[in-house]
Amino acid sequence: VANVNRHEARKFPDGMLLGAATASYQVEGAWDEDGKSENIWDTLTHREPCVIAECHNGDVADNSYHLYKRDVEMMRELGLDFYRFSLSWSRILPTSFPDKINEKGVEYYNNLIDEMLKYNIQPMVTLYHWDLPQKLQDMGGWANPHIVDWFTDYSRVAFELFGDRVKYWFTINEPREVCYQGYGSASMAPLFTMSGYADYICSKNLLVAHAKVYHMYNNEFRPTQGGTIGIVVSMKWYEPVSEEHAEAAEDLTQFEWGIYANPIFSKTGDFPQVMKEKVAAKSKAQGFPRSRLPEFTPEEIELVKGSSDFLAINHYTTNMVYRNESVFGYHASPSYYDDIDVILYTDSSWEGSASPWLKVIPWGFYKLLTKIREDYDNPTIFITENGFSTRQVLVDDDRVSYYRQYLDVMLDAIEDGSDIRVYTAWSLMDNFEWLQGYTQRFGLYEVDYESPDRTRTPRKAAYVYKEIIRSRTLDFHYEPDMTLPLTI
Ligand SMILES: O=S(=O)(O)CCCN1CCN(CCO[C@@H]2O[C@H](CO)[C@@H](O)[C@H](O)[C@H]2O)CC1
Repeated sequence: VANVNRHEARKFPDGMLLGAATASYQVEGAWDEDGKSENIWDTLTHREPCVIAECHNGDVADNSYHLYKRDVEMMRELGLDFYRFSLSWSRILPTSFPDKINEKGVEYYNNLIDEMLKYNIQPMVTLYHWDLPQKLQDMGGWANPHIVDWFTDYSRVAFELFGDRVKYWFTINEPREVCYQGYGSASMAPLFTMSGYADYICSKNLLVAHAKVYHMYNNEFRPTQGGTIGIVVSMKWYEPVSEEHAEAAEDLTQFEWGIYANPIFSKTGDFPQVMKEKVAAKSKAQGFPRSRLPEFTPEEIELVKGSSDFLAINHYTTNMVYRNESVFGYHASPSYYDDIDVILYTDSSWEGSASPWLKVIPWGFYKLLTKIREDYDNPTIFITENGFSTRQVLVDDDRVSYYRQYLDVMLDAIEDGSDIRVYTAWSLMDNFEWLQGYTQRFGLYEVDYESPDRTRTPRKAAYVYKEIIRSRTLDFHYEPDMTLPLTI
């Protein structure tokens, strides 16, 4: 496990790709320029501006729509192998449907991709990173089964437009955040509180939509474009407070990310058995005529099973867990957490960050990677997000320490046999951190939101990550000279 006083430097495996990530609504700005139509974050931040910290919004954000050349210059300063970014559905398809393609919006992504390829930086593209066209949400969004066709039609346009140059595709970023936080716990747009049914309906529709796109790519585009495609699942590690609560931790794990990993990566497919049993039992006891968790048809189970070339994981942190059946009413009923009968928390002694949910627990990352290797027969893994939040600061020793500790245990897992091919730092630069606005900074580069130029300035972590990429070595004692500019 991470040894912050480690003396010898550690080598990364040959061929491992090291990069950084952002997402469209969080960095692009130009929310209504050149024909882009509204998405659910435009709507939320304009209708309820101060539901976001300090009433921030993504109208301008990092202005990457206009500053993409500076963004690519930063990728070159870091020496990135790749850059992971997402497409704005409503920028490319202003009606939400492929009847009208917005050429100016397409031009932005072509310019970004071409500028990256000029310097041999691989584009890794997420089709959906939470910015659903508002019109589709008005028709029910991810709770409407027609989303399967809507997402498939949009994805086909993206493959046609960019698939000649983009060889790494992610269908959907973090199904849990889309479904549970968006439709259940009101902590993401569209901010619904229908936990225990809308989040479950969203989960089923999202998995079928993802699988349809996977098979479309596999059948219609991979033969000529030769790329790879998969899903991005956010995964925390859940540590039982004691051995007697191990089952509680396993239940929570299955509800939190087994719900998405099991249908795709397990031999049986389908939702995890424990989820099906617990939700059905609770639904019956509550007087529902059928389980609140929708069922896959046998055909859907087969469609979703195996529908990913790799398992892309976003990991940040760990929670402690214990069983709580005794505490009646702790959770609203019916609800997702009431279905699981657990309580989770973070230990107050744990080192924190600028985000209340993000504690520094590298051993949790190691345990997660080990469980994935054992439970899913050692799948190919891409780490598509890992990072740390601070306030506005340039000498970010805590972020440097986080990265070194998490990379250290990732190398331990690789030495134990995990097949991890890609590592991605979240984020290239500070950006719109959803309901927290710009108050929580995840960037290797700081962004100055007071400046109309949205000046980007490298933090200490940028210097350290650059050296890791240059040397392909993890050296806990490297100290950069920040008086020197970070040059290409
Ligand atoms: O404290 S609370 O629990 O009341 C609010 C929780 C807010 N969640 C925490 C988990 N995060 C998952 C990772 O979310 C990912 O990581 C990044 C950092 O969050 C985001 O910027 C990326 O867009 C997202 O892919 C999404 C936001």
